[in-house]
Amino acid sequence: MRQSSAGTRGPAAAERVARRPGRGPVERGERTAGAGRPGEAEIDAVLLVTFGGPDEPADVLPFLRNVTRGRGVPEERIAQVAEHYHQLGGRSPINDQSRELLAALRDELAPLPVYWGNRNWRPYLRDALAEMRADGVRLAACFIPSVFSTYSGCRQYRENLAEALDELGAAGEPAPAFVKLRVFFNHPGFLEPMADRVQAALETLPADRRDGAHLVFVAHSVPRWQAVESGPAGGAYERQLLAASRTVARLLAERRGREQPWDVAYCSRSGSPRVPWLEPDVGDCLERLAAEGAESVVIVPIGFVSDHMEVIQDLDREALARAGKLGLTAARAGTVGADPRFVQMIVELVEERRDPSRPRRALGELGSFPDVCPLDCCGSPATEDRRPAMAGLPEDALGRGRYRRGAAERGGPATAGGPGHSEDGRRVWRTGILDEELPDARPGRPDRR
Ligand SMILES: CC1=C(CCC(=O)O)c2cc3nc(cc4[nH]c(cc5[nH]c(cc1n2)c(C)c5CCC(=O)O)c(CCC(=O)O)c4C)C(CCC(=O)O)=C3C
Ligand SMILES: [Fe+2]
Repeated sequence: MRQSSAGTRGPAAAERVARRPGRGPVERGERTAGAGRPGEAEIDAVLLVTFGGPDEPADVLPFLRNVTRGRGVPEERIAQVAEHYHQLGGRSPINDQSRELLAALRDELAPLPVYWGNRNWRPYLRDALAEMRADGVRLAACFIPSVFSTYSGCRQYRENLAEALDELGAAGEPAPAFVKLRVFFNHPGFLEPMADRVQAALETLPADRRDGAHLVFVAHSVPRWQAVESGPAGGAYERQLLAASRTVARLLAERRGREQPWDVAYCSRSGSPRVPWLEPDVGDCLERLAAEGAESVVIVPIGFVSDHMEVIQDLDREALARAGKLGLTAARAGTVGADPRFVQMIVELVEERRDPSRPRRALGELGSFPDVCPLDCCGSPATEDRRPAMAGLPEDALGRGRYRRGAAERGGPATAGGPGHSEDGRRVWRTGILDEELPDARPGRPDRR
């Protein structure tokens, strides 16, 4: 079944765009190759770029082949993950969740058309691009719902866009240009709804288990090299995760009038066991907390925006079960999904690109992320040669040159990261590139301070 990704029904997108004030009609074929790139004020479409998932049992294996092609994921892991999808009836919830976000975005952004394409399943990015080209889109703003900067969450999607354009074939047709909206890990439109969800999860715990409950912020694990190379200067993945977690903990403390102790952990490790990935795994983190005397935890999937398969499998099925076995009272906080504040955030990210005088909201210490990824941003040390990537600098689209790999050189010892203690006894998060102080507040447990 062909799934249409065009905007609201009725007049063609080009006509709708033409009705907007200050814009001339956009006609198919108007722009020839090499014509001037439109400025960001002329963004005339939004493209929602998502991961994708199987819709029915027959999709599961071909989908997994798409995801893992060239990525060195062992066959046993693929079989195991296939089983996870089959336990959900062979259908991932992710496409429906993307459709819900898409519908909300179309409501808010109209008359700007919103298209949708997946990296790994139908509707594919190339289908969306074909439609955009037919509609005469000139400059699309891409929203990628990955919370943090890293190869898997940023450059890989940008490479997929380049591949999709390539598959379409130039054939003399003008193709749209792309910009990527900035990462939103510290935007209030993401963090405020997250804080609400943590509070709601906390309130499901028995009253006497709330004040001491430990928050465990969870993001997708990635190979250590990805974390080292992430962002413009390296180390962005963990730095952003820590900053976002700290801000949610602070927002929650403002609401409740007291601080919760918190930690960060990772889920969904795959790949060869010989390759170091970010640690600790959420299960190991729960074990440590139980051993340290914690009684209750709230698991916060801060690295995900919807309750998709990995959240259900790794957090609801595995982590909550592990917590139960360890005698911990546990709840899992929800994801932002299509929360109106999150949808409004996306609208705001589009507006700030069309009008640079608009405020760029961000909470916490890191500030708003640059609009355009520098050449070595979220590099892929799996290959030293740059692959073509769209929605970045024009040089990136050419795919020429090699990564500097500067961050890898600064990477320090190849330890897996994790909480530890500095020489003066502070609790710190160590990864070889980060040495961040962690909060040690354990309300009601002065013995542990
Ligand atoms: C950072 C990150 C995000 C968050 C950012 C973002 O959202 O983009 C994310 C999201 C997701 N990952 C997903 C699914 C999978 N990820 C896999 C494999 C991998 N993910 C990785 C990283 C990430 N993944 C990595 C480093 C691998 C190893 C292979 C490789 O280097 O590429 C595999 C293969 C089997 C396995 O290895 O587990 C599957 C099936 C789904 C869809 C869930 C559904 O269907 O509901 C979603 C949203
Ligand atoms: Fe993944």
